[in-house]
Amino acid sequence: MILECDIGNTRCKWRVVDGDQVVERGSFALADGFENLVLTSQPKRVRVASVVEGDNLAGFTRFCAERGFSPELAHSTAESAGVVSAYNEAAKLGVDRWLGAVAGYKRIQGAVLVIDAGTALKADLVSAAGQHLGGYIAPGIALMESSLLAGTDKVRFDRQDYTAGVAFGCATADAVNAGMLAAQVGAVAVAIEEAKRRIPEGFAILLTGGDSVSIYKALGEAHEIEIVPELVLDGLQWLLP
Ligand SMILES: Nc1ncnc2c1ncn2[C@@H]1O[C@H](COP(=O)(O)OP(=O)(O)OP(=O)(O)O)[C@@H](O)[C@H]1O
Ligand SMILES: CC(C)(CO)[C@@H](O)C(=O)NCCC(=O)O
Ligand SMILES: [K+]
Repeated sequence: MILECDIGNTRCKWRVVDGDQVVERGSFALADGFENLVLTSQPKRVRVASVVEGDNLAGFTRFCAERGFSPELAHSTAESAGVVSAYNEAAKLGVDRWLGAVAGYKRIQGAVLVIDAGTALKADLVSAAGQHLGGYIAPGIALMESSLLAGTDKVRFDRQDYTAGVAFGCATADAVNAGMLAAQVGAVAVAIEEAKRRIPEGFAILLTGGDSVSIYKALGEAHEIEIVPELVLDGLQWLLP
């Protein structure tokens, strides 16, 4: 059994796999600490994707030390499992993006646009031949929210579950929530247009990350999109076989 962790900038998503079976899974806010990762199974290996480092990984390091785990950390490389990085400095590409691109390409076995809507909104395009063609990094909903709060005096609001979608708001909270969602959906729509320009023959679109459902609903039915909640975790098997 293998414990797999996807440590993002705000949340940790984890699961324990036994072959292709998922034995258990969970997620928690990093701020709440790794004591929230309660295992009932007894994995022998630990595979990790982390976009945080240093002090922010101290809780994870302690978690592993207490259980005698020697975690294996995934890294972005120039080539993995048939996918070639677009970055000249391949190690600088966020490992979550690289795992998503590799897992997406393996899943589709063809051209794929991977959208990861987390703390940051990411897009990455891979051609049918496995060439990564680059992508986008933009603030996600949570970062838009904190920047609006930090940069204004009077934009005060409670975050909502986006049930109102992108309809114009008639009060601050409604206007902000719709506006933040519109910014995400707009970036995704432009990513799809840019991907069409690069790969006119077509490509699959995969959506992952904590805000994928809100974005999926607001995008409407113009695009055929598959939500794959654990795409980053799925990539670990290819980078750390
Ligand atoms: N149970 C939850 N608690 C908090 N946020 C949630 C929850 N479920 C979904 N979300 C949404 O998920 C977003 C975080 O997504 P995700 O976990 O993919 O981010 P992350 O991996 O920390 O970020 P990144 O990969 O960009 O560093 C939050 O902005 C929030 O809107
Ligand atoms: C963009 C984030 C923060 C999203 O998690 C991560 O992929 C990252 O730290 N990337 C490094 C910069 C880059 O990908 O070019
Ligand atoms: K992530």
